[in-house]
Order: sequence, then C-alpha cells, then structure tokens
Amino acid sequence: MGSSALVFSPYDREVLEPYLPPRTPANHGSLPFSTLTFATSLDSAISLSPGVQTILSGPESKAMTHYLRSRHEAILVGVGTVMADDPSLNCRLEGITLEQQPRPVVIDPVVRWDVAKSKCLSLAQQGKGKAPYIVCIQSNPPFGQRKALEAAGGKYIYMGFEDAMTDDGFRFGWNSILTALRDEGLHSLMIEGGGSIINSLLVPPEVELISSVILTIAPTWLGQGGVTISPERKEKQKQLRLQHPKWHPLGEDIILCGTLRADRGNWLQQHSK
Ligand SMILES: NC(=O)c1ccc[n+]([C@@H]2O[C@H](COP(=O)([O-])OP(=O)(O)OC[C@H]3O[C@@H](n4cnc5c(N)ncnc54)[C@H](O)[C@@H]3O)[C@@H](O)[C@H]2O)c1
Ligand SMILES: Nc1nc(=O)c(N)c(NC[C@H](O)[C@H](O)[C@H](O)COP(=O)(O)O)[nH]1
Repeated sequence: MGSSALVFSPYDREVLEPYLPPRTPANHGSLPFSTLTFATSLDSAISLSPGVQTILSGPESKAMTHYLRSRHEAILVGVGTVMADDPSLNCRLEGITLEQQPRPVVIDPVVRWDVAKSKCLSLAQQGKGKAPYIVCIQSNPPFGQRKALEAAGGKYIYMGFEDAMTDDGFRFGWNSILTALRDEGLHSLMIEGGGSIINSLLVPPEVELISSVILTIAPTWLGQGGVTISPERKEKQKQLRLQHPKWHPLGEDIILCGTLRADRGNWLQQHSK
C-alpha cells in the first residue's frame, strides 16, 4: 500500500458503524472487542503464496482498512505477515493524531522478526505510528532489537511456556493472547492476518472471541498454491456461518460484515439498517 493520505466517506463509515467497537470502551475487565478483517480473492486466497504480499483491495477498500485502523486501539498480525510484507501497520487517513494511531501487535513466538530493521519501527521513531508490542515466549530477545523497540515505546509481551508447546511449534491460546492484551490496557483489536492467524481463530471455541467480521472480497482468482482461508473442520462441528451479514459494494470490491458470536446477534439486529 502507498503512503499518500486516504479518504473514507461519511456514508461508508455509517454502514460499518454497527460492526465497530463502541466509541466508549465497554466494561473494565472484558476482553478486547476483536474485529477479524482481511481481503480475500474469489477462491478464498489472501496472498499468492506465504511469503508474498499480494494487493487485493482497491483504493476504496484500502481506505476502509485505514478507517478500521483508526477505530481500533490495536492491530494484530502474525510473524508470517510481517516477514512477508514489512507492513507499516499505521493509519494513513488524513488528520489522525499519534494518540489515535493503533498499536501494532505481532504474534512472534520465537522472535524471528528483526523489529529494529522494520518499517513499522522506523515509522514509530518518526512519530507516524506507534511502536509494536511483540507477543512471544522467548524471554531473552536480541539485545539490540529490544533496546530499539523499547526506546520507541514498544515492548515484548512474554507468554507462559507451559501451555504453549505443540507438535509444530509454539501456539498460544487466543484467550490467553486477548487477556494479555487487555492487561496492557487495549480495549479493541483489529486482527488482519495472515492465514495461520485467521484459520486458527475460525474454529470453536476461539471463534466466540471474535466480535465482528469485516471482509473485503476482490473480484479476482489467485489460483492454486496461495495462502487460503479454510479453517479446520472438527468432527461433528456445525457449519460455520456468518450471522447478520451485510454486503456493501465499495469500488470494484464488496465488503461483507457480520458476526460469529451468539451474543452479538441481538445487538446487531437493533443497530443495523
Ligand atoms: N489479504 C490480506 O488481507 C492479508 C492479511 C494479512 C496477511 N496476508 C498475507 O498472508 C501471508 C502470511 O500468512 P501466514 O499464514 O504465512 O502467516 P501469519 O501472519 O498468519 O503468521 C503465522 C505465524 O504466526 C505465529 N502464530 C500464529 N498463530 C499463533 C498462535 N496462536 N500462537 C503462537 N504463534 C502463532 C506462528 O509463528 C506462525 O508460523 C502473507 O503472504 C501476507 O501477505 C494477507
Ligand atoms: N486490507 C488488505 N488488503 C490487501 O490487499 C492486503 N494485501 C492486505 N494485507 C494486510 C496485511 O496486514 C498487510 O501487511 C498490510 O495491508 C500492509 O500494511 P501497510 O499498508 O503497509 O500498513 N490487507
């Protein structure tokens, strides 16, 4: 995505409003309002392959993503995404103050990402975004990286070792991740990807932690071999279906909003036009 300021219309903002975190944060103690949001192709791919950044959003839905960034206190991605994209993870809408910028959160269990060389940290050093919080298990990250991160206002958040080890590496439970972020004072979280992060959230019981879903669907097929969104289906699991879906065309793309959480249904029914 480029660096010029973006504009998102008041009409489009109103359409999204029922799916966004309340402007006054909810009860102290509750987990962050978590919005799952990503751009997908018609064949459910979010990129051509794991290490490749693939632009799917058109200019209008790109502006929407930046509006979403302005409406959440944090923006979460996995280490695969920061390694592939070296993203800015800031909001480039006109008139956004540093206070309104989202806090980037990167899930990076064994600290593979060199934050000191990242665009994201460089922007924080220039006052154009906040420095990231890195969720990891590694209790001794490289000294130079830690120094640069902390000097810019970022930090490592250390998760417990005991529960995290699986056959294919370290996996933190989503409840634990959201609890750790709540304890950092974050009330709302926009989860942008990548594939591993999204697929691991779209299974019960984790799916109940997602407050809203806002997808960009681009009119393109990426073909086989891409990073696809297709969560594991557990035995006897019911079909996972978006509740209270709302379709909203934006440029050449379509935005699909909805919820997966039983307790959000009534609220959405009352507030959706
Ligand atoms: N189209 C979009 O909206 C969009 C959004 C984000 C990323 N992407 C693309 O997705 C691709 C990256 O996806 P990916 O699946 O390879 O990487 P990812 O960003 O999902 O990161 C995966 C890594 O995160 C860590 N991780 C994930 N869940 C964890 C958990 N519960 N506990 C501990 N660690 C966990 C693991 O180390 C894992 O290897 C890139 O090509 C990127 O461009 C696209
Ligand atoms: N909404 C959206 N449309 C896309 O076409 C695309 N590729 C992404 N990808 C999300 C991922 O998190 C990327 O890393 C950031 O979109 C890049 O982020 P920056 O603009 O550099 O901040 N997201």
